[in-house]
Amino acid sequence: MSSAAEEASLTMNLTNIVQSFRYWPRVFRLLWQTHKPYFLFILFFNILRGVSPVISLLLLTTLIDSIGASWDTGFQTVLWPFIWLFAFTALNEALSLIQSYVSKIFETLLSNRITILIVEKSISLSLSDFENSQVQDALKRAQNEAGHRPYQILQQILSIMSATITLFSITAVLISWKWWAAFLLIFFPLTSFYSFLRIGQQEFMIQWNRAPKMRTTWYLSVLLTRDISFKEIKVFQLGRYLLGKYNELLLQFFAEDKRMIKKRLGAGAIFQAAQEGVNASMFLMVLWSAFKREISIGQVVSYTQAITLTLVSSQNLTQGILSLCQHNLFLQQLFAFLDLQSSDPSARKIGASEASRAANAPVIQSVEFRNVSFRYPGNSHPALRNVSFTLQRGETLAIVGRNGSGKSTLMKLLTQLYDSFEGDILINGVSIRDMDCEVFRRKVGVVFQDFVQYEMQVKQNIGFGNVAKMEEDAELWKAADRAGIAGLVQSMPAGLATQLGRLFDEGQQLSGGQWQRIAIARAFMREAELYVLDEPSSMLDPETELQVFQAFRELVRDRLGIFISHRYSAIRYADHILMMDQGSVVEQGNHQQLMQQNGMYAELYMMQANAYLDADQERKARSAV
Ligand SMILES: Nc1ncnc2c1ncn2[C@@H]1O[C@H](COP(=O)(O)OP(=O)(O)OP(=O)(O)O)[C@@H](O)[C@H]1O
Repeated sequence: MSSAAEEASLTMNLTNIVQSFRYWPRVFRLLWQTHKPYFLFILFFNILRGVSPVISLLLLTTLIDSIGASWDTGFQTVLWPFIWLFAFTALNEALSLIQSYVSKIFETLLSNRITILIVEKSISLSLSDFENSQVQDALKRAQNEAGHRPYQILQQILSIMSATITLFSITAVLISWKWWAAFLLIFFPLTSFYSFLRIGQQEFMIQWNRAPKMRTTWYLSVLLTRDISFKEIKVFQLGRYLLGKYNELLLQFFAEDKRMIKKRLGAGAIFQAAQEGVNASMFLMVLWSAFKREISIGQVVSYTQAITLTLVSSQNLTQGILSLCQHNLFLQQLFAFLDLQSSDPSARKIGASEASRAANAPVIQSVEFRNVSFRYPGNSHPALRNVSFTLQRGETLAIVGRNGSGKSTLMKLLTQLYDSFEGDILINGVSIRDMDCEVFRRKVGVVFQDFVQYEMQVKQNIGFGNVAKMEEDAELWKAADRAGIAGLVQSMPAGLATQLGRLFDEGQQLSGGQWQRIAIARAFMREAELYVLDEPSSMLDPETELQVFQAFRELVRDRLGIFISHRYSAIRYADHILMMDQGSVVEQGNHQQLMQQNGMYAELYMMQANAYLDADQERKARSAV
């Protein structure tokens, strides 16, 4: 939807108000599914709460009128109405205590349920959805506001329900006195409807437009409070600058909120004053009727309370309907996010059961890229152009090229993080688009360039490569050994149970290279058929790098291995090398073939080799002096 069309759909005009009620069946399903007994309980007590004011009023009138009668019949005439009135009040109090307990619990359950729905939706999205700032705004809106709205809708409906019951029952008392007074008191608060509708609309639009800025404040606060950015912020002395930006946004939000609070208060004061005027005039009329002996003292109490109750209930009703309209708009944000169509290929499942899907998947024998081109959403230039190559089982492929030449993109397409490429990727000759994505992914072990440092135990950091075997220590040690970190883990205070990172208690912080080896162990934990490693040795010392590549070669002996690297010392041993430049494969072959071609590969290889040779000659010259 375009942003103008989206904004038009968010205006609180009559059509949109009516349309916004289309979500109600879903809201009620959500409430019902959260906890059926609590939901029914809350409904029942709100009906009771609606009729309780009129019962109290009737009991009070009986009590007051019984005072006169008691002068002839004795004090017991007053006693029973008195007992009934206070027993009913006590019952009411007790029920409202129970109700507030049930409501709180129900609200927590509902909020948990909505949070889980939002997170479930988030993990079902594709990477390109996730990288879309509009999707991120929609997520922020859903998280920010919409989470608690369904409960507020319930509250609002219940208070409308009880206000309506009160209004109708109390109006019956007033109609017996003056019907037109009842009519005036019911409809007077409605005069404020339009002004408050506009204010509600403005408040909503402020919140709606705020989502991108809210994400900026969230990001700034992460930068200012997390250890990943702390060192740079300290040394570049960025704290004040970032805090200033953060504060600027908070002040903007504050100014907007303050303006709206003032507006609401101003409109409220005008209508309140007018309402007090109506209230006072009605009171005066009741007193006048009493003065002319048209009504009893009990009726004076009854009518004056009925006037106040009618006005308050009618006002609650008006405000309740207004709030509902506003909640509906926010609710639209929740369902808009939950209804997002995910373009994630993992939704593509072939076969009936999980087991049959896995069993029917053949072992990966070959990977072929056939004229693959790809452009990131929103980018004008393609990241890959007509890439073609084939890799057979038992072979390793190294991808090399300058920064931004498309190496990581190629990996992301192979692991099905993006689906919208041209050409085809074939696994055993079958298009990847026709394959069961989840089953395929289970056959792949991967290390991303920006791998995750899980602030969890070593066991989880490695075991996430194969969750099914996370409890099998022997498997974890095997993976750690392959990645050359078994010795390091053994030396840790709690071995595999050692907490990593600094975020939680007793966390053990690792060096960049050690974290990278943990990520490699995670990939090696999986008995994959295809290993894909993106710059797995960028932070490793030469000795460890050699060890890791030896383990890698050993591991992929009868599987397929693809790795990206800028280290030509590692690349030269690959069976097949792709040289990439500006999204295209400009050279391919093995090391000898590419050196013979004397093209870009040979140039970059020699550049790196010469740097070492120069350093070596310098060292020799120095030692000769
Ligand atoms: N998520 C993304 N969204 C949009 N454009 C992207 C994204 N990731 C990469 N690009 C663009 O795609 C091109 C190729 O990037 P890619 O990460 O594949 O390069 P690379 O060869 O792996 O680089 P490096 O050696 O620096 O890791 C670059 O121009 C980059 O700006």
